[in-house]
Amino acid sequence: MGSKFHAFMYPWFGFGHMIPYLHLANKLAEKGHTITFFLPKKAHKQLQPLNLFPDSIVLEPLSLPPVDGLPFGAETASDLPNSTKKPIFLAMDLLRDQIEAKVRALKPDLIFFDFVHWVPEMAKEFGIKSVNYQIISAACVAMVLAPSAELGFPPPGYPLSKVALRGHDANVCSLFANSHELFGLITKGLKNCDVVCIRTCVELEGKLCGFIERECQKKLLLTGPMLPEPQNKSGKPLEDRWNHWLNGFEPGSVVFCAFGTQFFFEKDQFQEFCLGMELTGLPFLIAVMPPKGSSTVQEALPEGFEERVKGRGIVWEGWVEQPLILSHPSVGCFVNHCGFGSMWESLVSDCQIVFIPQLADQVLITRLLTEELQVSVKVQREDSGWFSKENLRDTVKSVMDRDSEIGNLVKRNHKKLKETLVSPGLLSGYADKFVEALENEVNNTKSS
Ligand SMILES: O=c1ccn([C@@H]2O[C@H](COP(=O)(O)OP(=O)(O)O[C@H]3O[C@H](CO)[C@@H](O)[C@H](O)[C@H]3O)[C@@H](O)[C@H]2O)c(=O)[nH]1
Repeated sequence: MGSKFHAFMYPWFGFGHMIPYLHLANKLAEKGHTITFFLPKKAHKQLQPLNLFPDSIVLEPLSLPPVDGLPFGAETASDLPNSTKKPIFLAMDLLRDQIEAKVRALKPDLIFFDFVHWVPEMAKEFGIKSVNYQIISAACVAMVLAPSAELGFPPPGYPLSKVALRGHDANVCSLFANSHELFGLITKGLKNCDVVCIRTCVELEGKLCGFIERECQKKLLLTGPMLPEPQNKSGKPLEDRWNHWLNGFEPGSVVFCAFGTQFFFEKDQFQEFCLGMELTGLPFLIAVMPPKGSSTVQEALPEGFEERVKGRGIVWEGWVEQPLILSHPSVGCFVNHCGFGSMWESLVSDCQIVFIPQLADQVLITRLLTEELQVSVKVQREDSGWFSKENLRDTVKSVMDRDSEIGNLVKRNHKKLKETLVSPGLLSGYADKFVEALENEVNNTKSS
């Protein structure tokens, strides 16, 4: 066992990033290490309940400086439309002086980051280790690193032939199609840092991890999925409101739908989605942010929809405890965007999985799960990127109908993969090995 270290964490200000970073902070704290966790002020309230070691993990709220394009009060990726997250990058860059002052004052041993490219340079100046912790899939990190990634083909050397961006993906893949800048930032961080780690495991993405190691020319550490321990989840039970409502349905009959914390539907696609869920005839709970141009979910619902689905369908605007909802026995299907957090949460659940990926990393990991591993299905889109209510209905029913061939196939494959992932010691083994490797890294630095 190595000596105790103090780590800083400065993740991208999106909940899908801050949440797994906080789960990792809990793992480190469990082993006696201390963490200073930088986050935007308004995320504090939401993340605080996930901090299981408040004596060891200090949540340090930061105020974002004003930058062009950052609306008043916007502090996280959830506050900005899909295509314009850039002001958050600019604001996080401008916090460098504040972070440096903290480094000077507190002298941490390590600093974890994902998108903020200057962290390795700053860490070197102060003689501390920079740890690039990517919480997106290895499938995506590998694609970012691969030279000459082109639409339609896996790049040269990329280990999986079915995991490529194809056809209409160009329309939904804002990350690949429009944000080469983000690619550049991630690559810079990966190449310049001291330690590269990813929130994945070889059981899911082994081949891709080997590829990344070769491209980065660095040893790659894996943390595993970094999910909260099943026995304590977020430390509290499912809200009465949802427990009570879900208890009113048969086991495995409810479809839960959620699309993470960064994505906003176009209004017409949102309405088509609601109508598709209505067409399934199944009970459903949709937790979603208001679509573009609407200030509430309520005002964007299709006409007469609420009346028609009363008693069996709810569209909810606001935060729900997703992992707890997924483990309720009445929930039998999870329709989601395949954000990497939701993907892990769906894999360790017993739900049938339906993906409607929206961003490039989500498209890639959907291909791995749907085409290579066949543990899930995906809603087909038209060339324009549009998906119809009929397609949504048919896809959901294809996994919910008892005698569906594809439904049974993905159920069997998912069950097998879940058994591997939750097998005794697998997840804790990843976390333990990871922490040990970091302890060695810090000890080597101290003794050199
Ligand atoms: O009402 C809510 C909404 C979200 N969550 C949680 O928030 C996290 C959301 O993470 P994720 O599923 O990864 O979605 P995003 O927030 O959309 O994820 C961003 O970050 C991901 C990496 O985790 C990327 O894969 C995605 O492309 C990017 O959009 C998950 O743990 C959810 O359980 C809740 O608990 N309740």
